[in-house]
Amino acid sequence: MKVFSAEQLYNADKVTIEKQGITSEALMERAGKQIFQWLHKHLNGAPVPIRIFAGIGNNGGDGLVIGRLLIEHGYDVVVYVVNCSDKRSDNFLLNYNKIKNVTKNWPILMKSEADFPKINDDDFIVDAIFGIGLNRCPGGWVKKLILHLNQSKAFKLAVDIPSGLYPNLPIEDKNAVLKADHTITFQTPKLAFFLPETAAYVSNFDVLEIGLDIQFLQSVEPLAQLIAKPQAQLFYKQRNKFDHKGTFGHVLIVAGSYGKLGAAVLSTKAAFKAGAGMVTTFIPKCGYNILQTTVPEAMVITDKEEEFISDIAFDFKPSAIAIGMGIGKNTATVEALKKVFQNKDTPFVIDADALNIISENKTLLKLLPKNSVLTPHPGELKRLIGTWENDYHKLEKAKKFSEKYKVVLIIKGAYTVIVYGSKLYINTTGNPGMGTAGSGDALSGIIAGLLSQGYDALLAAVFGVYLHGKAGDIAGAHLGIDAVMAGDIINNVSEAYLELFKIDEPEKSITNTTK
Ligand SMILES: NC(=O)C1=CN([C@@H]2O[C@H](COP(=O)(O)OP(=O)(O)OC[C@H]3O[C@@H](n4cnc5c(N)ncnc54)[C@H](O)[C@@H]3O)[C@@H](O)[C@H]2O)[C@H](O)CC1
Ligand SMILES: [K+]
Repeated sequence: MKVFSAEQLYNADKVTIEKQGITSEALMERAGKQIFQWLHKHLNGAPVPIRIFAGIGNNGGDGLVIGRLLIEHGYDVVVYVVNCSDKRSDNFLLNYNKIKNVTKNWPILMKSEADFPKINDDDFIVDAIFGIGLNRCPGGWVKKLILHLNQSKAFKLAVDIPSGLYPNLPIEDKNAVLKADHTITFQTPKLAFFLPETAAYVSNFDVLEIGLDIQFLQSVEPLAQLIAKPQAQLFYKQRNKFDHKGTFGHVLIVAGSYGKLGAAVLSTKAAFKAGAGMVTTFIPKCGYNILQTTVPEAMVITDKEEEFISDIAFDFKPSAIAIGMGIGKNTATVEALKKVFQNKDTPFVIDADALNIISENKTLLKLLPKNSVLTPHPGELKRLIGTWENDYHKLEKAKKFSEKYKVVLIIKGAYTVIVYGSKLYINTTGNPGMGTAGSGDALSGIIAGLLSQGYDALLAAVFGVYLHGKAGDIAGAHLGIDAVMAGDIINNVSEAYLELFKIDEPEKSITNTTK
């Protein structure tokens, strides 16, 4: 599934109307009807008081369609028109007239705070005040109305997008955004649904296809591509009967320092679980017994130093190198890093302290092998690309960084974003249980394991993040997300692979909450 901007959706709207020979009113009817059907399925005729707040644009028009259909089906509905301006859209007006045919209770016109109704906890609110046409931050009594609705415990369903939220721009005033319990969005989720500062207003969401022209949508460059099971299935490289361990490559993991050998153990195991043919782990001397006993499948090379890495010497050609997990920032380690980057032809995963070393020695940026995969957590990212004003600014800075240094940048988060030049890929697997020590070491190992099997840098990053998140979801489902440890994620990579080709259950809403 792709994520489009408001502008692209308006264009799709136009093309659809032309190509399908329908009116924009018919398209609105289609959209409103779909939401009605969703509501009817969930409410099943329940006598719950439904209050629809409709703005004066087409989002309000959708609200009026929903109101009309609910009234026709016997629901207890009150429609309020949030009359913030007299510039009503044509389709709003058409549906404003139509609703009068099905009820004697005409929509209530709201013009100030004095018109606010009392909201009871068991009311059901439909938010159709503003959609993707929001062009300024809601102020005055409309902002107060949003606050009034937010203060109530009534269930709030947002039509297309919570009112006050821009689909692909930052929030200006947090108090002027409706906090929806559920959002039903048309055709494609909006970028705001996935970014930490804005996703909280969206809670759970469903996407309803309203039949916008597919050819047009395929012809434009989306803001982002969502990565879910259908995409991941396409990434998977089938193994052949005559493949052998040499086919799946030989990973070099460079990790660990005194007290942080666990990072090396976890990355090594994860590289194997992702399918690497062989793994050699380069560690300081003190970790030798630890590695050989915890991961007997791995080969081990030790540094001449006891407690840290000073010179990464190896006598084979790795098919991928993952470096940085728990290595610390010793000056000798900085020099070792510079030297290892001379292996320009080898795909790299660069993580943790290797990223911190680069941030503190920016000259190292020039030495980064092209197409390296960088896996910073938010703190490491800030040190690497500098601070940002909001999530959108962060994405722009990340794109510039990726373009300049020709690397794949993984921005870890609830929805991990993979940045490759100007392209964004948003992962949909994973859960808050994965915020646990060693989870990042597991990810680096998985990506290195994929690189070693011949997945290119972007594919290894995107597929690796998907598998890591899926393994975390499976672990969470078995153990409870609070109890998930990095080892559990690694142990479930196999199940994540198996799940790729299991028949799907019916689609569930995407959720931004963990309840
Ligand atoms: N292609 C589709 O996806 C379809 C979308 N539909 C629905 O249409 C809305 C977008 O409608 P639009 O009329 O363009 O904009 P809005 O309804 O979001 O409201 C804009 C309206 O309000 C004014 N306005 C904007 N910001 C403010 C503000 N802060 N304060 C006061 N007034 C404001 C603005 O000037 C406009 O007059 C989309 O979200 C869907 O719900 C179709 O129904 C189906 C096809
Ligand atoms: K809305």
